[in-house]
Amino acid sequence: MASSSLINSELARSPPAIPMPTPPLTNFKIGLCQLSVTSDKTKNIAHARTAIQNAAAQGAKLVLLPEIWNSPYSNASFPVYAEDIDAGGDASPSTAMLSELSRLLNITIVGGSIPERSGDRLYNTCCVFGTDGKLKAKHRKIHLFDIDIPGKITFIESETLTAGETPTIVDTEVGRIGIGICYDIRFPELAMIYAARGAHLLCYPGAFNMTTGPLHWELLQRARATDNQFGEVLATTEHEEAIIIAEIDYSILEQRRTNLPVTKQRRGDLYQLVDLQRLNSH
Ligand SMILES: NC(=O)CCC(=O)C(=O)O
Repeated sequence: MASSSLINSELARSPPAIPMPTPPLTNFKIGLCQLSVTSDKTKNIAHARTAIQNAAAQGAKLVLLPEIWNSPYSNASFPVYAEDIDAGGDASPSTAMLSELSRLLNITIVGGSIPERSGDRLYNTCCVFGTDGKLKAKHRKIHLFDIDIPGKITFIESETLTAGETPTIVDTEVGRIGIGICYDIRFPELAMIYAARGAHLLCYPGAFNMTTGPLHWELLQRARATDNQFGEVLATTEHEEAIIIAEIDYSILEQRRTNLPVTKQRRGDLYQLVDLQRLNSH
C-alpha cells in the first residue's frame, strides 16, 4: 500500500510531454553510412572520412556512422582502440575527424560509436557534432549487449564496457534528436521518453549480430517508429557497404499525428511512462 501510494504521487508529478521545437531545417537530406571495419584504426578513420564527404556531396545535412566504426567489435579490441574523447585532439583522432568534417562541410554528424576511455572505464559512445564542429552531445550505450545463446553466440559487452547512465537528447540544426546505440533499440521506454521530450528523430547507430539480428533489425526500427507514430521505411539497403540518402520532411509527422491522434487518446489515468531524469530535475 505504501509503495503503491508512493508510485501514484510520483506519477502525479510527472511532467507533461514537451512539444517539438521548430529547428532551422525541417526538410533536408539524411545520409546513413554503412561501413566495414578493419583492424587498422587509421584506415578506418580515413574510410569513414571519405564516406561522410561522399554523403555530404550528395546533399546530406545530417550524416550518420555505424556502431564501433573505428575498431573491430570485440572485447579484446575495445581497450586497445579506445580514445579519451574529453581530452580531444591527439587523444581522440576519430572524434577530431568528425569535428573537422562537420565544420568544413557545414553538416550535423551523429558519429556512430567508438570505444571511449574515461578514467579507468570504457564506454561504447556516440558523439554528435554540430555544424560549428563542436561536440553537442555524447551518448554512452545504456543497455550493454550481454547474451549467451548456447552453440550460437556469446557476447558479454560488460566484460570490458560500463553502461551509460543517461538518455541523450540533443537540439541540432536538423531537429531534436534522441540517441541510442544498437541494443538500446530493444527497450521501447527509451524511445517513448525521447518522443515525450519532443524529439523529431531517433538515431540508433548499430552493428547487429547475425544470430539475433536479421529477424529483428528492421522490425525493431519500425516498431520504435510506430510506437511514436511513423513507421514507413523511406530507404534501406542490404549487408554490403553503402551510403543511403533519403529525404526527411518533418511536416509528415504532424500530419500522421493528426490523422491518428493516439497521443491525445492515451489513458494517463490508467498507465504512464515515468521519465525519472526529468522528474528528478523538475
Ligand atoms: N551491438 C549490439 O548491441 C548488438 C545487438 C544485437 O545484435 C541484437 O540482436 O540486439
